[in-house]
Amino acid sequence: MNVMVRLLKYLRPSLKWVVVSALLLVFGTFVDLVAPWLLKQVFDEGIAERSGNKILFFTLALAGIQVAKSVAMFVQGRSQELVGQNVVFKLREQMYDHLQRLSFGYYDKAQTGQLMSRMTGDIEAVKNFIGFGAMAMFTGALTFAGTIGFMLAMQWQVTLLSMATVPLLMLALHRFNKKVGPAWGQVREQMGKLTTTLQENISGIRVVKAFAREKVEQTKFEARNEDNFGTNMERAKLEAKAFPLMNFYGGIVFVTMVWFGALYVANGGMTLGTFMAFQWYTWGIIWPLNMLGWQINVMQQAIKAAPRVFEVLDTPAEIAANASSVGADRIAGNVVFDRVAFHFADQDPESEAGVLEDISLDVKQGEVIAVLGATGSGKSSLIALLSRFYDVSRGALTIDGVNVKDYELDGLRRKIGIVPQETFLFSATIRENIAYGVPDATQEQIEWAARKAQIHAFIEGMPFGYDTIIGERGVGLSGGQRQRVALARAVLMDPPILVLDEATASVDTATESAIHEELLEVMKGRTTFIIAQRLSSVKRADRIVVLDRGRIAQQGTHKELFAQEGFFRSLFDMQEAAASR
Ligand SMILES: Nc1ncnc2c1ncn2[C@@H]1O[C@H](COP(=O)(O)OP(=O)(O)OP(=O)(O)O)[C@@H](O)[C@H]1O
Repeated sequence: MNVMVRLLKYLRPSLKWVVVSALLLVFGTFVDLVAPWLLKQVFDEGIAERSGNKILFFTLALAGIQVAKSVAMFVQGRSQELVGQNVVFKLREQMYDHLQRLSFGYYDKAQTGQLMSRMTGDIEAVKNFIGFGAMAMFTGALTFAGTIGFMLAMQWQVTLLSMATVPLLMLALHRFNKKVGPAWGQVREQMGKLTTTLQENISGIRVVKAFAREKVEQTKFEARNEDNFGTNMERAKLEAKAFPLMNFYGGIVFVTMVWFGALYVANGGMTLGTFMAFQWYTWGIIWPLNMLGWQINVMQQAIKAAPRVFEVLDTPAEIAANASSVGADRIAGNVVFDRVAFHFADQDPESEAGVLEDISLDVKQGEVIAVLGATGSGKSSLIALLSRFYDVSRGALTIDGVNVKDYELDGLRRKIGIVPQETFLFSATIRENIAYGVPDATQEQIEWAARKAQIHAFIEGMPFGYDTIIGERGVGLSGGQRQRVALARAVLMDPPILVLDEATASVDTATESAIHEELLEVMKGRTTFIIAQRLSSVKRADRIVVLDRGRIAQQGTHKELFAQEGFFRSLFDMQEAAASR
C-alpha cells in the first residue's frame, strides 16, 4: 500500500486535471444511469399512453445526453492522458536527475539494461495505472454503486435476486488479484534481464564477432526470451482461467434478472419499462466487475513496476557535496595524501587490505608526478580519489589544505582536467566534444587545445573540419585520435590540476613525443599526475611514484630511482632490452 500512496503523490501537480477528469467521469456515469431510466419512460409513459410526443421527447432526451456524454468523454480522455503523461514526465525526470548524481560505486555494479528497462517499460506500466487504470476503477465503482442504487429504487426484490451470484464473482476477483500480482512481478523482472542481455550483447558485439561467439550469444538471448515467454504465458494462464469464469458469473446475473424480472412483470410486480431498463442496468453491475479483472492487472503491474523505479530513486548518492561546502574557485593545486587507504564498496575496511594502503604524498603546486606500477597496483584508483569519484576509507586527501570532501563537488571536478584510460566521445561535432567542459569556449581556444593535443591538423583535414560529427553515429576515430580529442577536452578546461591516465598509450612514439613537447608548456604551472607505462612518458616528471599492490614502493626523481634496485630499474632494463632487440 505504501507504493500506492507514494505513486498517488505524483498526481499532486496535476490535481486540477485529476479533479476535471473525475468530475467528467461522474457526469458520464450519471448519463449511463439516467439512460435506462429514460428507456423505461419510453415504455411506461410513451408506449403505455400511446403518446408520440412523449416517445419523441424521451428518445430525444436519450440522444441529447449521449451527445453531451461524448463531448465530456473527449475532454476527460485528454485530461486523463495529461495526468498520466505528467506522471511519466516527472518520474523520468527524477530518475534521470538521480542517475546523474549516483556515484561511480553505483555504476560499478549497475546493469545498464536494467536501468533502461526501468526508465522505459516500468515507468510506462506505472503510467498505465495512474493515467488510466485508477480512473477506470473509480468509474467502475461509481457505476456499480449507482446502478444498484437506481435498481433498488425501482424494484428492490428483482435487484436482490439478480445479484445472488455477485459474491461468487467477487471471490473469483479476489483470488485472481492475489495470484496475478506475483506473476506481474516476474514479468517485469524478466523484462529487465532481457534488456540487460540485449544491451550487453550489442555493446560487446565486436568481441562477440571477433571470437565467433554469435551462436552462444544467440542461445543466451533465446534462453532469456523463452523465460520471458514462459512467465508471460503463466500470467496469461491466470487470466485465461479467471476471465471466462467472471464472464460466466456475470452472465448468470443477467439470466437471473431476465428470469425473475419476467415473472414479476407477468405477475404485475414490475412494469415492462422497468424490466427493459433492468436489462440495461444489469450491465452496469456485470461490466464494472468484469473490467475490474483487467484493472487489477494494470494495477498489479504498476505495483510491481513502481518499486523498481523507486529503488533507483532511493539509492543514496554516496558522494555528495558537504552542506557547508568550500568554493573551489581558488584551487591552486597543492595536493596532500595523508596516510590514505581506499577500499571498494565490496571490501571490508576493517578486515581486508585496501586497493590503496598507507599512501602519503605531498605534491606542490605545479609539480609533475608520474605514477608507475604493475597493472592492478592501484594507479587509477589513486587519481580517482582526487575528483572524489570515490572517497578515501582512511586518512585524508587535501587540496590546498582543504579536505576534498569539503569542497563544492562540481567546482572541485571542474578544477581537475582528466584524460581517462577509456575515452568516451559523444555523438556530436568534434568541436562540441572538445568543448564539453567549457561549452562557451571560442573557436581560437578550441583550436589552441587541439594543437596542444596534436590533433588540430587532423581535424582540419576532416570533411567538415571542427563540424564533423564523431562518436557513435558519426565518423569513426582511431584509438589514438580519440585519446587526443580527450586530451584537448581536458586541456581546454585550463585546470590547475591535470590528470593523464595512460593518456598517450594509444599514440605512436613520434606523436607521443610531439604531444609531450606541447604538454610541457601546458603542464607549466599545473599540478600534473601522469600515469604511464612507457618510461619516455615519465622522463620529464619532477617526481616518480612507484606503486606496488596499493602501497608506495619507491619515490624520487628519474635519476634517484635509476640508481636504486626496484620496479623502476627493472622496468627501465626491460624496455631498454626490448628497444635494442
Ligand atoms: N570497481 C571495482 N570494484 C572492486 N575492485 C576494483 C574495482 N576497480 C578496480 N578494482 C581493483 O582494484 C585494483 C586497482 O585497480 P586500478 O584500476 O587502480 O589499477 P591500475 O594500477 O590503474 O591498473 P591498470 O594499469 O591495469 O590500469 C585492482 O586489483 C582491481 O582489481
